[in-house]
Amino acid sequence: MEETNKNVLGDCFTSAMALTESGVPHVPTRYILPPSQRPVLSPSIGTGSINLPVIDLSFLHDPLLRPSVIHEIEMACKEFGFFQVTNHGISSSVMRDALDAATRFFDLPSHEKMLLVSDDVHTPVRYGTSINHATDSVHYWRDFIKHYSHPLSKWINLWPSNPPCYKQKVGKYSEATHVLHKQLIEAISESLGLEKSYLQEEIEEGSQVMAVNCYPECPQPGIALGMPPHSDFSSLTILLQSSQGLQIKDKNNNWICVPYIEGALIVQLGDQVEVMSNGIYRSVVHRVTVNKDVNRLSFASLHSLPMNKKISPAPQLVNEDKPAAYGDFSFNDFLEYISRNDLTKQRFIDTVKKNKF
Ligand SMILES: O=C(O)CCC(=O)C(=O)O
Ligand SMILES: [Fe+2]
Repeated sequence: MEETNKNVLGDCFTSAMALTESGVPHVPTRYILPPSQRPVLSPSIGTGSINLPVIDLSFLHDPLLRPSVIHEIEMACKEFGFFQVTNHGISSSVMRDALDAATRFFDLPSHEKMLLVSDDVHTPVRYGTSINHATDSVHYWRDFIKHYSHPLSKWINLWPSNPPCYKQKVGKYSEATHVLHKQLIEAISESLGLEKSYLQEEIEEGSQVMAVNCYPECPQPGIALGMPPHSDFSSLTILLQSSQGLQIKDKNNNWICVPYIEGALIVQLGDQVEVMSNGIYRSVVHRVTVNKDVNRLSFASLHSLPMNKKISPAPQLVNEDKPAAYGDFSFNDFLEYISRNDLTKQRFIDTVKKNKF
């Protein structure tokens, strides 16, 4: 065991899964967070008084009831930049199948997954961890596979061919989230007083990156995290989780645990919607805690405008009282930024605000 641990720990690429499998009793030093950044894991923290919004989307398709759903979405976006959705149109079997394919992928022997390893954020399919090897920053207890997912026919052949069901099962889920994203963006545009079709064309040609995350059991969950605080660069992120672990930051800077709701999906506002709304809505800062008992999986489907398309505040939301608060930036600008900087940035969007890109 000693020898195995040494090999795993000495490797320049650290897989959290390999560490868990090797049975390390303590997290290696580089995963230990400074005390001020450690999560409070007591189950009562953050779940007591705050009810996070859960929105039933079935009424979105009823012209009489749609306005009340749009209103719920507006309230949730203003208060949290976050909500969960039920009756979203993606069947539980499609979600279960995607999670099953991901489980099988992460269960593959390390050497097989390593064939897909890359630190280059431009690589269309890559396996890795959330660390930046170029810096001394803290490491996070997560392995992931990330791939471009839209248009599916362009990318699917590059996806993992093991397990053999991966392409079909994850492909189905990806397509379903693409459809759901379109409906959500329409509703969000409407909630801002914009045309339902605002950005629709760009979204149709936009990119979708699927981050499939695996947070293995961690021997010391109180001193490590699965992902550091950050907001997503996307327009929206649609998140499927296998169990609880996500926390979001509220307006008072408190961390709130997101409850696991069977069959529900999580919707998070990303930086692009913050820019488009000229700051009326804010992207949500979130992080991931780990635990001792279960291996947690999540699918974060990050939907964005086309790589080179600059996003800017909607002209209808800019006026003398509320001048444009952001410069224009594209997905490519974001990739450029994160390849040069530590990935533990909290909010890339603050850079866009300050530098106006
Ligand atoms: O695993 C989660 O719940 C969140 C993942 C996430 O934030 C991301 O992939 O950007
Ligand atoms: Fe995220």
